[in-house]
Amino acid sequence: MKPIIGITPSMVPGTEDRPGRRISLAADYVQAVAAAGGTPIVLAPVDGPVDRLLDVIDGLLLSGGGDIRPDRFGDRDVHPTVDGIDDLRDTFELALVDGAMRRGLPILGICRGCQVLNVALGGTLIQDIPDQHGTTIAHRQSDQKIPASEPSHPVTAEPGSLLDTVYGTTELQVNSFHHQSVRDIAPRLQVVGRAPDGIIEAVWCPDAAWVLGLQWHPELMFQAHPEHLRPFQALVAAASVARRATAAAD
Ligand SMILES: N[C@@H](CCC(=O)NCCCC(=O)O)C(=O)O
Repeated sequence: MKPIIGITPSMVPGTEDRPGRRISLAADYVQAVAAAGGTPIVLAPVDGPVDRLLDVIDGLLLSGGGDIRPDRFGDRDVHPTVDGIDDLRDTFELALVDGAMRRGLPILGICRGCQVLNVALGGTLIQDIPDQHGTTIAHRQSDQKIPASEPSHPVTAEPGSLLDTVYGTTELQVNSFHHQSVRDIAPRLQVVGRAPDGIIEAVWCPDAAWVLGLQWHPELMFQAHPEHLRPFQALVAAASVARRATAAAD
């Protein structure tokens, strides 16, 4: 039976004629999970307990999107470039990570999702890379009109790390659509990938079953560069183990 992978969507503002916020999720995430052998479902953000959602999934995929409210990671000041904050999504995803970690569910965090993972476990973020870190790397490749399926910079993986194991190499080429990144790594996480400018591009949790955060978007690359399906295949494989363990315990 294909493991069920819960995917968190974005919340986007309504329009003048339809003012209510909308749930939004790029189909690329769904296609990547399905291509990897999983059953994708979208987890509608709710302001309340997430236990019933965690009961029905075998793995969690935290998707990309807007910035996390800085006071979630202890920053009183909000950088002027911070954008796309949605308090419901922040609360929802932080609760999902807490519950999934308690249950030992596999987690893959992509871009914002990598940052949510770090904040949920007690880490902090660089609120604006160009202003607070400084770099010659285009971490927002859309500014350079580079197609989303194509890489814009390299990432070096820690040899022997989960990232190295997943991709089968320590030298990756990735795309990039972010202006924030992990600043102080959470106590339970370790850095397993960096860009040439030192920006943290991948994290993992060594004391969890399978938890990986990636700052790039493999769901946008795997059709053109098949190696980028591997994170989803590894998530689905880990979720299959989680499902069998749950079935055995029932
Ligand atoms: N807001 C954060 C994370 C950026 C991010 O997730 N980008 C993906 C945008 C496309 C999408 O909505 O999936 C940052 O800017 O660092």
